[in-house]
Amino acid sequence: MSLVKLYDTTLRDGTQAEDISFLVEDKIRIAHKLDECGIHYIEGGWPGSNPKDVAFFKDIKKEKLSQAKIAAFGSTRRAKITPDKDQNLRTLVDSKADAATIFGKTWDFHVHEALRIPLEENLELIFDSLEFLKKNMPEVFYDAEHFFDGYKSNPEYAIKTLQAAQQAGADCIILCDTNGGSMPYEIAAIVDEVKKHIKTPLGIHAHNDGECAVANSIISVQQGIVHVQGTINGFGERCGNANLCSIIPALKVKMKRDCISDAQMKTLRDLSRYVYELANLAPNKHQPYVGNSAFAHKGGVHVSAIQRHPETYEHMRPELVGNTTRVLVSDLSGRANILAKATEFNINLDSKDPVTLEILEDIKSMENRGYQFEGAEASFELLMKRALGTHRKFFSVIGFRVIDEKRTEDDQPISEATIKVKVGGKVEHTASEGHGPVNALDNALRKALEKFYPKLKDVKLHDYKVRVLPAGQGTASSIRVLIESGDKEGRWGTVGVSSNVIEASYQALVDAIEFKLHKDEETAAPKK
Ligand SMILES: CC(=O)SCCNC(=O)CCNC(=O)[C@H](O)C(C)(C)COP(=O)(O)OP(=O)(O)OC[C@H]1O[C@@H](n2cnc3c(N)ncnc32)[C@H](O)[C@@H]1OP(=O)(O)O
Ligand SMILES: CC(=O)C(=O)O
Repeated sequence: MSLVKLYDTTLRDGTQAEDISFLVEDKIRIAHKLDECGIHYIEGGWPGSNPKDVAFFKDIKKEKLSQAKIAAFGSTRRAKITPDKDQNLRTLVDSKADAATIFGKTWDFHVHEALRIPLEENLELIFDSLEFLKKNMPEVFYDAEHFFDGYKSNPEYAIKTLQAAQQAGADCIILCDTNGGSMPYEIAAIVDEVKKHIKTPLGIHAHNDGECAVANSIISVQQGIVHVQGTINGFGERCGNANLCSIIPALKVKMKRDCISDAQMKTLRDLSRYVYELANLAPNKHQPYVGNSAFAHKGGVHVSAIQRHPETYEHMRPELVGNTTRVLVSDLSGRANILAKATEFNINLDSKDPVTLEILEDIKSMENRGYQFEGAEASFELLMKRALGTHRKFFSVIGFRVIDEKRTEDDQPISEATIKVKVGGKVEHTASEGHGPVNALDNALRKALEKFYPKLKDVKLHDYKVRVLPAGQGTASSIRVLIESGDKEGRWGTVGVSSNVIEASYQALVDAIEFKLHKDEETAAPKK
């Protein structure tokens, strides 16, 4: 079977998504990652659109890519002008990219309404724009915009537009589901029809408005398409483009089609997170294949079974895309979840040990009060240690006081916390200010303890989330605080629950510090 060529448009169509914009430097960094991952073509932008995209094509020339080709994007020429005079086509040639991709109109409705020219004239636009580019660029792709809607409206005309592109010598004709509303069964039938008229290699560019972009891309490959366009994480105009992070494993693992190497596919999760990071967006944890939850098991029945054989509840091995199996602990847990978690923390538990059942009951009762241990695995580890009697008390808090004061109507409020702690018989009393009462308490607690445990200076508070729990049995007007802390080696989550937000925050802060102290002690003296 022939190689399926992957064409990434994260840097062009991806940036047409609301909230997504990349600096030129970001685009260059992403291009390197895409190249390392084995993506064959990287569409860097539309040089006729803005100076940033022009700069990208200039700067990428100075970079050494191992295999990827760079494509510049644009449209067919404007009406009433020859291609050599068309500014947009000239900028494509000036970009000195390895390939040019232009979109043109397929749908008669668009020719009438958007271009406002006769149907015949649009065929000339397509033909002579591509003919001009073929003479001036190493490789030329034609994106048949709105192909599927155009075909549904006027199949004869839609095919004529593709024939114009074929005649002009396009190296690949890409059928676009621009409005993203086509269904897989329509795509399959229409691609079959196109193959009767067009011999040029075909590609697919699918949008996700009907949530079928990945399915539409996959079915196109099954129908003989050899070039797939998409973006990392499915970023793109409106609801996004076909997600390459899902298409690649589907092609390789499910369809046994060659596109990138096994080693390159193992970098997919990292690539996904890298692009989220540069887009300044939190990764979608529920994203298929590469998300944190993609192979996370919560139900007790699931956990018990995956430990006997992972395929019972996993559609493929997560390691193939650089992901891992995770076990979550919640009130849906059974003993298998607790045992799996214990193994993760190097704690020896026996399923028949009464301590296992005790931990399970504790968790269920705490969850009923509003605790949640997903995302608070450090608090969970401390809970296990307490049940096993291996928890060490590094300090105790004798008491604290938090004051919030607003002196005049125009002043910002001032928060101050005082705290008294006891460490090995010594009492330390400190005060600290902060941006808000929780920050003041965090500062005061750490200030008091750093004298005894200097490594606490490395701890940073990365995230703080407060959730007012829905009133209900056992949780009426409770507040749950989730804190993410970190040091140079890693990050950990802790949780606190109370009807008082300061108390809930205090519990999570104390757990965060205790976890750090336990972790450092265990690293200094690893278990034999
Ligand atoms: C399906 C897609 O995703 S295509 C990519 C869409 N992406 C973008 O539009 C982002 C980048 N775009 C831009 O920066 C600007 O739109 C530009 C610079 C390209 C053009 O800007 P402007 O000249 O101001 O035109 P505008 O944005 O209003 O677009 C409408 C014009 O494009 C023309 N046009 C639209 N599609 C095509 C086409 N396939 N071939 C030729 N001309 C086209 C229209 O006829 C209209 O021309 P007119 O104003 O002379 O009647
Ligand atoms: C070309 C393109 O981006 C589209 O048709 O959606």
